[in-house]
Amino acid sequence: MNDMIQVENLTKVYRSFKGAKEVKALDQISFSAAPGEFIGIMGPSGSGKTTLLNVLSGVDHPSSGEVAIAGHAMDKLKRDELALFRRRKIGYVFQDFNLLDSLTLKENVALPLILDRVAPREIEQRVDELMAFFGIADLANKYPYHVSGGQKQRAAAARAIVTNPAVCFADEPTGNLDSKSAADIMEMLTQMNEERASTILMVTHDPFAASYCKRIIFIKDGQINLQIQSAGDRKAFFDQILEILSVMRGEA
Ligand SMILES: Nc1ncnc2c1ncn2[C@@H]1O[C@H](COP(=O)(O)OP(=O)(O)OP(=O)(O)O)[C@@H](O)[C@H]1O
Repeated sequence: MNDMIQVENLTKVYRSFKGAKEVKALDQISFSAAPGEFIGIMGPSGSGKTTLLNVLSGVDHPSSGEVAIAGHAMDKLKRDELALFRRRKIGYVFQDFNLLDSLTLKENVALPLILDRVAPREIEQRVDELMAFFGIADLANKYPYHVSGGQKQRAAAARAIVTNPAVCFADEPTGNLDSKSAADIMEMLTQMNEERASTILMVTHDPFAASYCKRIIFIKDGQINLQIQSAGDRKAFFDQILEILSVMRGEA
């Protein structure tokens, strides 16, 4: 099968007002991801990770270069098509969960399907199945402020994949969690990747979270600095990530 994510010579320049200096946040980035990959994006603060995620998910436009998700060139989509594409083909897990407080966990998970006018019976079936998969079936009728951060993130992950998206982007998904909940959600993302063949691209500062990925792309100054692949031993991968981060910090 073709690549799920294809990125070619991606460049993003932020131009500030009134002639202030421009910032090249992404500088000729190229890489691809096969279906079912679990990729981590790491790099120092300001290296362009969030910009990359925003451009890949269609939140922002590149200055030049191309992005294709599931074979669809993002810059060829009209505004309405892009909105629909993002709703159906892209899932997003945020650091701060982004659940609606006025809706129950079940309603939050169902929301993308309700917006897409999917038949109620199908919504019920898909949401129940995913809530069971993420171990939050018994919290279906609770509101976000009544559950823990880890449980909120499970609901957010369920919502991200309820439309069966081509790619799930995660932006620091463990950033607001204690270490036990962080491990928990990384186990869930791994299960999502392995059992449901979800393609995941996750930005993280956290070497522990990153150690669950199968490949890590390190970015520095808007460019790909290095890529490493896990050999399957998470502890060994964690040590390798720590070593690279310490070398990168030394070079900075
Ligand atoms: N809207 C913007 N306008 C101007 N410059 C921006 C804008 N957004 C980001 N930048 C700049 O682009 C560069 C990359 O920023 P980005 O937020 O992508 O980095 P990051 O790796 O995600 O950082 P962090 O780890 O701190 O979140 C930085 O120099 C940043 O100051």
